[in-house]
Amino acid sequence: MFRGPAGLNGLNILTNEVEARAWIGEALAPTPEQWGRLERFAAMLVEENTQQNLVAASTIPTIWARHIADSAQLLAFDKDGEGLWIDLGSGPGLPGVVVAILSERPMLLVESRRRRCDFLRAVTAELGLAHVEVAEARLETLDTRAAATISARAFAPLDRLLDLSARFSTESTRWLLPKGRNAVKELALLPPAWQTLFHVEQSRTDVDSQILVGTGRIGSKKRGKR
Ligand SMILES: C[S@@+](CC[C@H](N)C(=O)[O-])C[C@H]1O[C@@H](n2cnc3c(N)ncnc32)[C@H](O)[C@@H]1O
Repeated sequence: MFRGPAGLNGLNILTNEVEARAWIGEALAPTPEQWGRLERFAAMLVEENTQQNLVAASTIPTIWARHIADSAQLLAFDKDGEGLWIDLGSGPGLPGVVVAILSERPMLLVESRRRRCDFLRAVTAELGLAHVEVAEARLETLDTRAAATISARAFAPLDRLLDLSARFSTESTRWLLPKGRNAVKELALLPPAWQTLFHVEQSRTDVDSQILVGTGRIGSKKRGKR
């Protein structure tokens, strides 16, 4: 069914809205209620994007491929996960809100900008996502909590992202970090003890993009220890 170009490991890339929706249906089998919430979230995002700059306007015509499926694909790397999922720099809820629609995982959306948090609160209220908490704060000021999963899309360079979020990680934390074209380069710049936690997965939505998937605790960089 999916005829897009082949990426890493021969994985076919989703190239249009029809394929993006079909892949979500096939891989994640949303219930009718979840489909409805995805549709409503997409509509709210399009509407709010006329009020504040949430996603590039050029990506709106392909919102299902570029944002909804791009976010949803992270769940496929954490199928059996449970416990707190923290989404760093969530912006309009990408990937956090999409994941929260498709799973029961308790979700903490960390976002420092008030208007974006207003949107996140409006979305979670409208969609009835009681398992989602919005933290309107800079990550640096947030109380430490153990995260079962940490995601971050377009949040910060990898080294800084890990520095800022290390204290939320445990030996079993799952890291899901879409990193675009620079995934391999950014990984190579990490201290060796951190590099070993990660491997590279092909993004379903962009032949040139990759996702860093990892498991484990990020320890002190200075001591070079895990
Ligand atoms: C480029 S946007 C990406 C948003 C979303 N993850 C996406 O992929 O569309 C980065 C977001 O991180 C937020 N942010 C940046 N630094 C932050 C920090 N230290 N703590 C919390 N949020 C932060 C910004 O306000 C912004 O909404």
